[in-house]
Amino acid sequence: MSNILISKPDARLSGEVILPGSKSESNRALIMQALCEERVEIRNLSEAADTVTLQALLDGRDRNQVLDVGPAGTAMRFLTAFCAVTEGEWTLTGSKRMKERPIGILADALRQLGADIQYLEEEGFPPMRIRGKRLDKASEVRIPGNISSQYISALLMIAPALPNGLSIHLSGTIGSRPYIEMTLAMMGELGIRHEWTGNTIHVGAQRYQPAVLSIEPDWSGASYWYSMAALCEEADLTLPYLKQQSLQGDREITKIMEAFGVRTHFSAGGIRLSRGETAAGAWESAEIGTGAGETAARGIAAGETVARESASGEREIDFIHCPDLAQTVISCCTALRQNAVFTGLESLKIKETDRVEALQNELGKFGARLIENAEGNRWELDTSGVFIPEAAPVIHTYHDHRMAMALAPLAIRLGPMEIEDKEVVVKSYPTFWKDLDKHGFKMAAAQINT
Ligand SMILES: O=C(O)C1=C[C@@H](OP(=O)(O)O)[C@@H](O)[C@H](O)C1
Ligand SMILES: C=C(OP(=O)(O)O)C(=O)O
Repeated sequence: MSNILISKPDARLSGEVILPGSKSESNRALIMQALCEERVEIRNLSEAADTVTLQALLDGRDRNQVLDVGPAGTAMRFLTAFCAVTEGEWTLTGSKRMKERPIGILADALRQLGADIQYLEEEGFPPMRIRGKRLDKASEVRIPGNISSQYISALLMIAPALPNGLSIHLSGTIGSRPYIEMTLAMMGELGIRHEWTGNTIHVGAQRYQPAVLSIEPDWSGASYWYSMAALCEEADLTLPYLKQQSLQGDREITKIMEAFGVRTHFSAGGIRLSRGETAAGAWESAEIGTGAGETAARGIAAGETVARESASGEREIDFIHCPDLAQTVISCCTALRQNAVFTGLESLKIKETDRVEALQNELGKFGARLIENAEGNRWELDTSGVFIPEAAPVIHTYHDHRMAMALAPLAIRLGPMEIEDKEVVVKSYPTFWKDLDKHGFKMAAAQINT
């Protein structure tokens, strides 16, 4: 494990950033490609390690019965459903953390359909032994919508392959909804129809049709550049190929960051984001496209507002439908000394690490406090004590790519810092440090090896 010491001598950013393809879209594309009997071509597949792992496991599935997904949550959840309907006997396992990330809800739903799944260590958690078979015991399942949408996406993708199709009844609040919509939209690109009425999604038995799936760049990856722009005096960045009509809910970053002075201009070739003196020019010279306000109004969160100002003037941001933006935005608020209130962070506790606790620890090194209420459903960020540390603090990353990438932009305002385990970013954005280097960050290897 190697650490990296980063700093940013000036508060300006300009140029072009080529983002990796969306990890979420890529992992869906790979599963659907494997489920389609004819050829599905995938363009701009992500180089994210989670995607590389999933692709290697799917390609080698005739030879390897032990499928080790490492830290890839979507790969684990999607493969659980995929293996349950694919002939063979599989052992599905992953990293130490993966063995702590619950899978019981998905496994129970699959068992109701007739799947043969056994836990090899702890009940409800990987590793599992799965004997793939025809699932014809039932064609309906009930599943909570507020734990992880990945369970729902996993079931949806295999639904057309079930002899009687599948009706999924979602109970409780539905979280991460854009990811479910992304799954259905991509299935639609391969000819699969569905009906979503109230809390029930129905997919009839159908065959995936051959087509070309083009993967958009990763909006979660773009969020780090939004944060950097918000922290700079002046920024003018081009991020090619990002689309206004994206399948990714994390495009809500355009709206959240508008409040921090970052403007988004969409054009046919991608987006330009700007702040400071350049912002007005970029905005007014817009030839095609509209401002982020309009984008957000059409947002995937179906009219729900992610960010608003309360009557008392407090900024409130709800991450229920864009949980992967939480670390970026909360860290950015810290460096801007912007107090705020957050909701929708519940699912963060079962991701790569307990992300709420990780933020509390690491933002605490700059004097910020993220305070959870007694009910565990509302968090207040108090930035009144935020300071620039005298010596570069060591930022722990907890095997979580987003801790490294969300904290790195803070070097712009809060001075040099040492980020632990720089390789962690490969999970979704392998070229992250190279891109920072190209954009004026100074980086040195820190001499700590653990
Ligand atoms: O389906 C997906 O691609 C994802 C869904 C989200 O997880 P939850 O549904 O567990 O919130 C998100 O956090 C994750 O990074 C990717
Ligand atoms: C939660 C994430 O990924 P996963 O659940 O696929 O491990 C993420 O990339 O932020």
